[in-house]
Amino acid sequence: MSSSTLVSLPSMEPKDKNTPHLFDLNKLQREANIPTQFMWPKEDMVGTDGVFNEPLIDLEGFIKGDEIATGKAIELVRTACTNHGFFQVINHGVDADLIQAAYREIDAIFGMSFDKKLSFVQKPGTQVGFSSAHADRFSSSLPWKETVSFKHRGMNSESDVVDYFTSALGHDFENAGRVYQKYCEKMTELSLVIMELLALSLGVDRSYYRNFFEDGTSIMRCNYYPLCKNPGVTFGTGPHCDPNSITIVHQDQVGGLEILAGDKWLAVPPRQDAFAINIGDTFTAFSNGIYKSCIHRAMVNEERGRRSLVCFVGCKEDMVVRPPENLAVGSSRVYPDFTWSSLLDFTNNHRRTDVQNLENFFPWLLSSQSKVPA
Ligand SMILES: C=C1C[C@]23C[C@H]1CC[C@H]2[C@]1(C)CCC[C@@](C)(C(=O)O)[C@H]1[C@@H]3C(=O)O
Ligand SMILES: O=C(O)CCC(=O)C(=O)O
Ligand SMILES: [Fe+2]
Repeated sequence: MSSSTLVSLPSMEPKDKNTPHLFDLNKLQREANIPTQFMWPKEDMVGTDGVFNEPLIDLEGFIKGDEIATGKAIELVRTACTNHGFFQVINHGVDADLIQAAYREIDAIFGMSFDKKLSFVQKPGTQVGFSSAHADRFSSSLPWKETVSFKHRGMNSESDVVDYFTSALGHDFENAGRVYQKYCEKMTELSLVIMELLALSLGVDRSYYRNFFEDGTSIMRCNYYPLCKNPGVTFGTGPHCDPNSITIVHQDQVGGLEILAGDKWLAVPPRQDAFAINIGDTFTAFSNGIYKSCIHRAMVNEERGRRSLVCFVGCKEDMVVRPPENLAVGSSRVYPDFTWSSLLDFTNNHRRTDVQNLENFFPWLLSSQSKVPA
């Protein structure tokens, strides 16, 4: 990777409480020039080098227990995760109608008036609600996007998403809540399948990782990237690694997701039948550094708005993240023990997520632990 692909973002910037930063992107998208707060440093605006065209991983045979299909899936996953941390799955068991319903609800949500969106705005330090460009948290290099995020607490949560939608957005959005409840449940099921595949690909007991995720907490996010008249100066989401374990992304037909493979930025062509899977920082630690946390970004589009459905799969918040013994023989641990809740606290409250989360997190963790009285 050339040094220009690495972005060095400022840490959390305290906002000037008197300055309103309420960007209504639906209005701004009609203007010829975007506000300077959205402009990223020139050295970060590295162009696209090619197209991601690695084989899709067909999960059908693996789910059914077919040995040959399993062997093939394991090989593909191992190669992808050791090289760049990204792969795509098809025949994943998530109904196409459910995915389409989720997009219909995205349209309804982002089609609301700006005032209505602000009525359930994401509060600092929380991971739920509406955010416009995260402008309440950061003051420069803003992403050209609106997001709505909510939490889902794994297998045993009956109606957490429906409850969130009805309480935050009102009863008109009960159906949206039901659609996303189902969608999140499917994401949990799929994440458990992928955890088994990741375990087998690392030569680890099949259920080792799964156990951390059965009642883990995931953050589900609906992204809307309005069209942007200055696509060469900003990002929908700038280059970063996801801090959680794995991320399951569905992008609409517009396209814009790109991953860094070696030193090349590769565009991932949208496929309605596929989910894109990113390895995140926590899984890198779970694999003792063997699997790469995927560096990726989302581009904006000059002609069309873009939508994506992103499930940031997290393990149980207070379980200690530790690789299995056979991946860390003797004293060869690459990272110290930590919990997902401490990494979440770090990314939410101490340093903006970028491509170097773990490098920045561990010194912070160790210094904060040394401050705790014995
Ligand atoms: C814990 C999280 C922080 C972010 C949302 C989840 C997982 C990924 C993070 C993020 C998407 C990485 C890119 C930058 C970010 C600020 C964003 O553009 O949304 C990040 C999220 C966040 O801090 O809200
Ligand atoms: O919109 C996308 O395709 C990806 C967004 C992303 O990487 C993120 O929200 O973390
Ligand atoms: Fe991401």
